[in-house]
Amino acid sequence: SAHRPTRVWTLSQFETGRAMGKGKFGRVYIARTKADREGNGGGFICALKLLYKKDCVMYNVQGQIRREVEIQMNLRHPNVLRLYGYFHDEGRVFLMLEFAAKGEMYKIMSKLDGRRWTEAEAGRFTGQMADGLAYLHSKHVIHRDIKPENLLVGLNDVLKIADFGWSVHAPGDHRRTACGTLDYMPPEMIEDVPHGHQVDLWAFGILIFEWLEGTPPFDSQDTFNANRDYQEAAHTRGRIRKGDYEFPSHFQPSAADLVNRLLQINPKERLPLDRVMQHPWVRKWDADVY
Ligand SMILES: COc1ccc(C(=O)Nc2ccccc2)cc1NC(=O)CCSCc1cnc2[nH]ccc2c1
Repeated sequence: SAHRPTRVWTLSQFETGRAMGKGKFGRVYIARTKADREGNGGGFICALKLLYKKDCVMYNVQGQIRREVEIQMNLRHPNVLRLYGYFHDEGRVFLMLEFAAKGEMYKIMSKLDGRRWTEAEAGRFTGQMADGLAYLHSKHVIHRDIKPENLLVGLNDVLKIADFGWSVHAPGDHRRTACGTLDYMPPEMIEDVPHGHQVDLWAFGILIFEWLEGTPPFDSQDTFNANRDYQEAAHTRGRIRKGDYEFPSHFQPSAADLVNRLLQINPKERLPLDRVMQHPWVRKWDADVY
């Protein structure tokens, strides 16, 4: 199909609002497009993410960024945060991102009783996560970093997979530090053997457990630095490798069944996403009667 020329944007075409907290996403501002001379195209709300070229040049990832951004601009799915476009001025790169009105999943969870969603809410998020993840995998994008911190919620409680497939992380993101959280790390990444899209299935199982329980099954120190924490992390790695976790008594058997089928040590035995969508515990919440 003829490549539709993407509109060239400049910062002057936006009214920028408040910075979106110091959020883990680096510098992100809520913004609205200004109408053009003919009075069209105004009022479109988006999130502008600001990246400094000097940071990127220092990490000499310029070409990689362009490739990643080109890929992301072609990803279109309701449960995947949109990247509408990008532009740059002499020192900065701006990404035009979809704005998720209800905000960051982990922040919303921190306000819930026990950080837990109800079964109905967790069940509906699970169906949406399976849809979005299946779409990303169909485009050969492996997320590699699924956790509540990387999910957003739009109007109408629509889940948005917000930060994905980044082999390169914005230097300003302070993420992927050597000592990131182990909670979502699958056995094969701990063993450091080659891994495929099934790493996302493992993390998906951890995510469902955390949505229902409020804490992940292999709850480790969030990040370890000191030697003491190192011992804790070693213990957590051991538990992950052995699949040593258990469900609290309140956990519904049907939900536990789904989590068990995703938290399989052998990546090949993890339930594929199309089977997740058909699982009784997920189908149960599909009907909009709740
Ligand atoms: C599609 O998504 C993305 C695509 C690319 C990148 C990115 O950083 N690429 C990169 C990094 C380094 C070098 C080159 C390129 C980031 C995101 N996504 C986010 O950063 C999370 C949402 S930020 C927006 C947003 C929206 N809606 C909200 N509601 C409340 C907060 C909030 C925050």
